[in-house]
Amino acid sequence: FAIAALAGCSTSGAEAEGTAAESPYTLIQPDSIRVASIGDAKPYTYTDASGEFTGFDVELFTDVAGRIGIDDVVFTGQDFAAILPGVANGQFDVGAAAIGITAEREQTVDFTDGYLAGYLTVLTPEDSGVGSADELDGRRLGVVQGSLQEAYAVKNFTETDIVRFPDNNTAVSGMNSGSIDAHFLDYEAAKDYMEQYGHVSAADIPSFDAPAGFAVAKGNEQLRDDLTAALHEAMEDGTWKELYEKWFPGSPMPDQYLPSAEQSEAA
Ligand SMILES: NC(=O)CC[C@H](NC[C@@]1(O)OC[C@@H](O)[C@@H](O)[C@@H]1O)C(=O)O
Repeated sequence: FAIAALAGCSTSGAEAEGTAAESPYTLIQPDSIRVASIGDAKPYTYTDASGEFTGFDVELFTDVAGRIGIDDVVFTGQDFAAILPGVANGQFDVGAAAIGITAEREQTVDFTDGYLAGYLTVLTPEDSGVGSADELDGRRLGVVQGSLQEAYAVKNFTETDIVRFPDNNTAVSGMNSGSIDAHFLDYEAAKDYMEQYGHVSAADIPSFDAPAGFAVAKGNEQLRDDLTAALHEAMEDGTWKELYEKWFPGSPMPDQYLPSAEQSEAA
């Protein structure tokens, strides 16, 4: 019986259609996109109570992937420092986690156009005595390994002990237990911890020259270009604005990602 069954088996039409040859993109699995992200950068990217990934970057990427015909998007949490290497070595198709586009990072991966420009924030307990970036001298400052905050702190806070963490949660729990005096992270994520613990901002440093982009492996130009085109569609039809207002209510809205009709002439 077994031999007859084997003889009868054949590749179903659907499987044949799903071969890599069909997809214009070099994906790990045709018709699905595997995304490396981080679980604790709320409201950019984070895992909610049911363990599902959600947030501004997650919903924007999922929308953009849908526009290029891929509805199966699988997010996996990584330490931030592992994201770009994971994309470069083909472990993931895309990196999405408020990742600022820099020339240095473009040596490792390619990026879509930017989709979010904002601030880097020094988060600190209200009674820490760190009232501004100048008062970081001699203090201990947390950064997420591999982040722009790490690079900025190394360059600018030369009298500060810089302590590297794999992610925001370990840094903030370190700060709450007094092992560091402040943590240096993205503005909207800082706001979330302020609401949770009553911490304050000692400094908000603009990072408009490194807007966040979606990272793809070098050589995957078609995927990168099509994601960029879909991103601009999402900006032009107001999807970007709707998601921004949903996830960053009350925050100043960068002008350059709005529908062109709504952009101020000055831009
Ligand atoms: N998820 C993270 O920890 C990312 C930290 C950090 N994000 C910086 C940034 O991309 O955040 C979103 C916007 O504010 C960008 O202007 C900013 O450069 C980085 O790219 O290194």
